[in-house]
Amino acid sequence: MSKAIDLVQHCTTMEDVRRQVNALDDVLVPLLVTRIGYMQQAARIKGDVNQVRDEARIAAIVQRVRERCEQEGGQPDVMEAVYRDLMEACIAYEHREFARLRAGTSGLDLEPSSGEQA
Ligand SMILES: C=C(O[C@@H]1C=C(C(=O)O)C=C[C@H]1O)C(=O)O
Repeated sequence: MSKAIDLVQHCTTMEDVRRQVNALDDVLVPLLVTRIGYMQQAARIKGDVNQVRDEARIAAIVQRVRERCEQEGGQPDVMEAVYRDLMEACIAYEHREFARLRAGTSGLDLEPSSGEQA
């Protein structure tokens, strides 16, 4: 089975490098938008603010993405750093959503916000 690392094209100029990176970002950004969208769901479903940060889940994701990264010929330490930063941003967003969904009410107005399907 081919590995993701084998898809890296040989480049001779920085224009080549940046064209390839931009093309990958065009794929990555929509995927990240969808992943981050699930934080709204988590904020709605979790019953207590202390559940927003789940260290066991963070550790499981780190282990999982390190293994997947190795299978694809990548750099597990780099991938772990990317995912830890991504999850910190997701947790901060989830905290904002958790507060927004419960702001100024009895906690019963858990309405979807823009971008979230009801
Ligand atoms: C989405 C969750 O909330 C947080 C965000 C995570 C993520 O970005 O994947 C992982 C763990 C949680 O602290 C979750 O608990 O699964």
